[in-house]
Amino acid sequence: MKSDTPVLLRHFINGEFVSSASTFDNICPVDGSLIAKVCEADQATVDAAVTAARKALDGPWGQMSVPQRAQLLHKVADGIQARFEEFVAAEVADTGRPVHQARSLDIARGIANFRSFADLASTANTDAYEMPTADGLGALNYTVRKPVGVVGIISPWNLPLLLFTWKVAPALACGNTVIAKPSEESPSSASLLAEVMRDAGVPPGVFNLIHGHGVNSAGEFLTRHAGIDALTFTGESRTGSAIMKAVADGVKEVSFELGGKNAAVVFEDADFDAAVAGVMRSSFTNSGQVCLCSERVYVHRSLFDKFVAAIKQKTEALKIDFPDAEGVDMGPLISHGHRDKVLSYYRLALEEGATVVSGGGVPHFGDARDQGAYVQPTVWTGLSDDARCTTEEIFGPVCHIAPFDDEEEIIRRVNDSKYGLACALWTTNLSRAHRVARRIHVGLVWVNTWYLRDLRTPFGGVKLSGLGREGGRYSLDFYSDVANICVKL
Ligand SMILES: NC(=O)c1ccc[n+]([C@@H]2O[C@H](COP(=O)([O-])OP(=O)(O)OC[C@H]3O[C@@H](n4cnc5c(N)ncnc54)[C@H](O)[C@@H]3O)[C@@H](O)[C@H]2O)c1
Ligand SMILES: N/C(=C\C=C\C=O)C(=O)O
Repeated sequence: MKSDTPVLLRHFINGEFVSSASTFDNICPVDGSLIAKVCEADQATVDAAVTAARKALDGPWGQMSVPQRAQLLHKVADGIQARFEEFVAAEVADTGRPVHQARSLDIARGIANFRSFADLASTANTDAYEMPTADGLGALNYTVRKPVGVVGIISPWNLPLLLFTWKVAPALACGNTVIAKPSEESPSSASLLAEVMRDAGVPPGVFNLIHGHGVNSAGEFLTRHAGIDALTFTGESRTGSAIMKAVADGVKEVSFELGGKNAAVVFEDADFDAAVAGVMRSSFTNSGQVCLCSERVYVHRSLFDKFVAAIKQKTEALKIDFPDAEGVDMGPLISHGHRDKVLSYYRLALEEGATVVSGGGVPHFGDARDQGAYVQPTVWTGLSDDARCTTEEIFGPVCHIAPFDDEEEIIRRVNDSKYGLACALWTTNLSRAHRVARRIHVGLVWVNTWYLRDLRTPFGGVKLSGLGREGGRYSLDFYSDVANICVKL
């Protein structure tokens, strides 16, 4: 989308928008146009943000009661609601996603995240234990939750506002102050959120926003900063590993939501049409740029040919279009750089012996979209379980479909991965569903659905997919320190 005079996206530190000397371009992945210039935080900028966050802990924020904080978070949610279409426009400009997705998922969840953690903080209980003592008078133990302190937040570009607020909301609900860095690929909605925070009356220094890249930029300056007390990160597994090293000397607590190579399993007794529709969603939603997407699809041999034919037909019917086009199913990838990565796997798949059932290249539109970062949704068969395309996270609109014969075999094959984030099982035999679900080594299993979310549940992965859990009281456990107080009666 053309922008005559690109805006300048600035940092938000101590309640003020501040610039920095260097900037980088924010490019629209629909047509390659310049959306904005974005300030790049240097070490001094990050220092200033950490100082402001530390100071705010000792100010009115630190004295605020839980109900007062919760009320403020609801005001932030109200503020996002009041500027809903601006947030939609910001998210769509940065990512090229369908407008209907930005409305129904991204911005809606930004509001829900603030509301759910405001309510959770207000209603969460703590523990108490009465204990007998030798003198017969007993003692009372009770736990209290205290803020961790200054929390560093680093988020990815694939669901920008959703994943940014999924960390900011509980961190603030627990009484912390934050320095939050969105991805360099998707800075716009976070910048709008800073305005909403200011207008809602969040005290200066409580929420600080810094823009920039990772290595040798804002991200790394933040993770290495002695002044943060904890670091929460969502992004690639290898980045998580680098961040773990960066915080190790300070023994800082980390929460990691990382990569995945998730499986969908269609058993012979599945509702066929539901499974086809579900696998289409879990393969191509958000152009496959969701950590929960199914890049590995396993179908019982008895259904395999029919299932592949059905997926082929539906994939070729997907409407790949501008974000605001009527009935659009899929937009571009986030950037030309990411498109190059996905296309390198499209080429690799051929070298590894894939049969291309559908897609495998770049669509030609004959309009501005040819300057965007579009790729064809792609379906493969014929690859081995140990091919790079069936073991490495591609993070694009692609899935590989393989046949299987029995339950024991498929449990072994699904678990044979260095990742362990999510899995979707399609079967009408619910005994089988419960039996298999608990044997899949992941953090999240969906049965006869995909990406259905209750925000009270634990969210996270095992192995290279992450450390810790977010959601409900699991977030409270990360964003607060629990102390036990024992009183002799
Ligand atoms: N498990 C989950 O909940 C979840 C959710 C969304 C995305 N993801 C994963 O995120 C990845 C896609 O997102 P991405 O490309 O933005 O990931 P990424 O790791 O490249 O970047 C994520 C964020 O980390 C920053 N960063 C990069 N290197 C850094 C470093 N050395 N130190 C500090 N900060 C650094 C980036 O600037 C960005 O803000 C995929 O692997 C996807 O699976 C996981
Ligand atoms: N954390 C969540 C989604 C993660 C999506 C990954 O791309 C959520 O829905 O809360």
